[in-house]
Amino acid sequence: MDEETLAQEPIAEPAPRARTLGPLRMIWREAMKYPGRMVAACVALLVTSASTLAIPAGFKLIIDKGFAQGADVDALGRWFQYLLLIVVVLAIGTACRFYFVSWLGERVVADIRLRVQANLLRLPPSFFESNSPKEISSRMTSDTAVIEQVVGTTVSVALRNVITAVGGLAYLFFLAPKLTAILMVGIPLVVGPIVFFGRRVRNVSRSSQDRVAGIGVIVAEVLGAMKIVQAFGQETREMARFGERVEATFQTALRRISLRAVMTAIVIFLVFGGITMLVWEGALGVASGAISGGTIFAIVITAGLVAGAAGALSEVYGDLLRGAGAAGRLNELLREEPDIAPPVRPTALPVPPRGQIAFQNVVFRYPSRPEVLALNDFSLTVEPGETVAIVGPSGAGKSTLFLLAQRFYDPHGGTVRIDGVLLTSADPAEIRARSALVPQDATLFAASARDNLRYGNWSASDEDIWEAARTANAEGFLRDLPEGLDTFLGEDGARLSGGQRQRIAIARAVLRKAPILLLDEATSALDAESERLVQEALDRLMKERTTLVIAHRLATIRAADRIIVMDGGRIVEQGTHASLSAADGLYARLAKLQFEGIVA
Ligand SMILES: Nc1ncnc2c1ncn2[C@@H]1O[C@H](COP(=O)(O)OP(=O)(O)OP(=O)(O)O)[C@@H](O)[C@H]1O
Repeated sequence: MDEETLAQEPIAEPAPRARTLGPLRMIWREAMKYPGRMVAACVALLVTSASTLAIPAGFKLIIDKGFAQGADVDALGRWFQYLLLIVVVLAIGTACRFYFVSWLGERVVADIRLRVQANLLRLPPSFFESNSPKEISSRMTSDTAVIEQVVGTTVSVALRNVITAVGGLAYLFFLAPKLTAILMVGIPLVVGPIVFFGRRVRNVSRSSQDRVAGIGVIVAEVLGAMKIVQAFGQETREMARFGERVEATFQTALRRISLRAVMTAIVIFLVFGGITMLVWEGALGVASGAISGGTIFAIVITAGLVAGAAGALSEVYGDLLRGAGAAGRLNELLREEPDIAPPVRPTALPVPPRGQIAFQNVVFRYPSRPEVLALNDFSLTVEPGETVAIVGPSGAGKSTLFLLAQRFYDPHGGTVRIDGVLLTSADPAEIRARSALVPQDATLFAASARDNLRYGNWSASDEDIWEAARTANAEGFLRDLPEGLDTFLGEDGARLSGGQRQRIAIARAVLRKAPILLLDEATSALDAESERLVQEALDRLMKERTTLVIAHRLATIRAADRIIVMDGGRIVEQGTHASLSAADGLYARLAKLQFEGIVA
């Protein structure tokens, strides 16, 4: 056993340990889906362990029979061939074991990732309110990496070392029962301190890593705020603050170095001291003729193997618990059931669609904020082809209407119907196919312009896409993209302006060909030209569709058939721009604030 291996760094982001190994059952079930590979891995494991143990036996033969004057040269050749054969079997077996065990590890992780993602895609938005996407994505990467480690390494290490330890001890007893009895006491004395120091060193290395990360944080902060630091003349103070961190990191590193220095001495002393004692004891046996030289050699090698196995096994349990922790967290994601599920026998929505949407006495509270009535006895029927503009102060419940119309939540009281069908008795996928959403901020995926546009309708041809782009006033800038529809959009792919992104969202909605349009107008100000292009596109889009629009633009409000004014989850006023402005109520106040200067 070498101290380098003992002081290995831990996995980057260790998952919390579980208290029991129970959650590992899930990994077992996953791995058992590949029985052929499991058998192959186990056979390879047995073969390699057995051939490892056969090596000392081979040496024993060679030393006893071969390293003597006048040895039988033919027999010597056979023994060496036997030893070489073992080495070949060990080499091939090890390669097979590595291949099959790693294959299982990677496959199990791939399957778990696929299943988790498939389940996440079924879950409603409420789930992601209480479970941050960042946290979930770390489970998908670091937790699965831990599982990969468990299946691909830990379990194999465990089984291999159990076989080696048990087989090795049996062989030792067979060779020299008395000496083995002494070894049984001696091995823990050697392995125990090594394992203990190994853990200490590892803990210190971890805190040393943390400190290095701390240095990175300060550097990033100071470099990012360089102008402020210099403008306020804080260079000396920043240098002092940085200096403290660097020195603290050095001190931690020093502790690690000292511990490792001590540990190296202990390891060398214990391992070689142990071997020396063993050989000494053996030499006495050889002198008295009780034992052969080859036997001593075999005992030393086997004892080394057993000690190594014991050391490795002492590490395994912690790793398994960590794996169980990771499996438990992933299992939670796998078992999570959506609150909104399709009914067993969903009612089909009428075909062809009419596009009517009706809220009746709807009462709704968000599960995470049960004290607030987001919708309070809300009733509204939007007739096919009608455009209803919704206005109201922030928090009035406007966006909530959209979420309920798409059945992302079910109301606590009252009903929501599309074309007369209760949403709770219909399939959410069918409900969502009836509406096209234009959100405030167009989400662009890291994909081509083409795929971004046809996100809601993958069968759309390029012709359909260009037609939608024309309707959305997006043709011009799309044609100007360096590689046309193949241009990669997304984070930094092509820098699109706010207005262009909105027009992409509109084109996407056009391609969706849905009878109901849910439009959340962007509040961010666009320049006049952009505003005109977006407005034109929206006007075309709203035509012939039932439209529910959270309105921020006066033009949209004027074009609406009806305006409803919401406050505190209910409708407080209804009418047209003219009638509501004259009424001098909430609408008139909002209009004055929001559209001041434009209204006139
Ligand atoms: N995901 C959520 N979890 C808990 N409470 C929420 C959630 N979303 C909205 N709410 C609350 O529900 C009420 C209605 O919110 P909603 O988003 O529908 O208002 P809004 O009129 O669309 O506001 P804004 O114009 O600011 O978007 C508010 O009190 C809000 O704080």
